[in-house]
Amino acid sequence: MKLKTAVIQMDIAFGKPELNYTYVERKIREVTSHGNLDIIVLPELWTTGYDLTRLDDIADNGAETSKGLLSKLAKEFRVNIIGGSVAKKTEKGITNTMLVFDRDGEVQKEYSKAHLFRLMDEEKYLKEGNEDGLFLVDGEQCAGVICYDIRFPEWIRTHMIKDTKVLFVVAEWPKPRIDHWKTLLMSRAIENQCYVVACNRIGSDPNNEFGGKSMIIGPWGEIMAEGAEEETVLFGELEFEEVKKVRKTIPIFSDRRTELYKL
Ligand SMILES: O=C(O)CCC(=O)C(=O)O
Repeated sequence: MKLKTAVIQMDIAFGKPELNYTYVERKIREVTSHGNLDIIVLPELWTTGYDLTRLDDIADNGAETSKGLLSKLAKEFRVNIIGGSVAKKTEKGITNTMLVFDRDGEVQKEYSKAHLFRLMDEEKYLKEGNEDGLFLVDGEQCAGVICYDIRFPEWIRTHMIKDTKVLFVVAEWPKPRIDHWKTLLMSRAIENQCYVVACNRIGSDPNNEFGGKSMIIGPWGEIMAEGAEEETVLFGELEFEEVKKVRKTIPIFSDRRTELYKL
């Protein structure tokens, strides 16, 4: 089974959810018009950007508005949507939450960023998540994490030991550390022998410039598609059989010596 995937690398209007909703809807209509797509991926915090000090006003209550839009589009185009993440207002605080939809427009997963990024003050405004990012796409095991989460290989591995075939990463990764982004994504793909489908934003906000370079990486570590620093859509086909082949050639999962690993 091959899943045709589109990664929407976009700019985000700072603190202006309405503009971002309109843009994302237009973009999804545009990419789906190119032919049959199986998966669409959006970046981190695409409704608000990093306008953290105004989140009380602009975060999405229960993520309901974002869910309504993405569910409608997933159903209309019969496509799975890894809906980046949005600032979700809950009774306990605001979370940075990934929304995943299946082809019927049903929510398959809500994953809240587990590792908050202090360098960008996330811990002052957001509540961290405590649940895993595992979900199924068309019946296959996948996982999703958010930005800074990729610096924690043990967190990613926790997901990968479940025979997970694809790691989706959504991000607003700043340009000054874009080399780390690329190296970390490549490493996560090679060490876990999985596809890595990573969506970063471009553009800037009052505090940061973002680096783009969204990527689709194969389970052998090969770069299948890579964005530049401009608005673009990356396309790639994910083939689960490839993951099985690589894992058979170098069987790292069964060669692990967990009795030696003291974490
Ligand atoms: O780890 C990094 O360098 C970037 C992380 C980040 O920007 C984030 O998690 O929002």
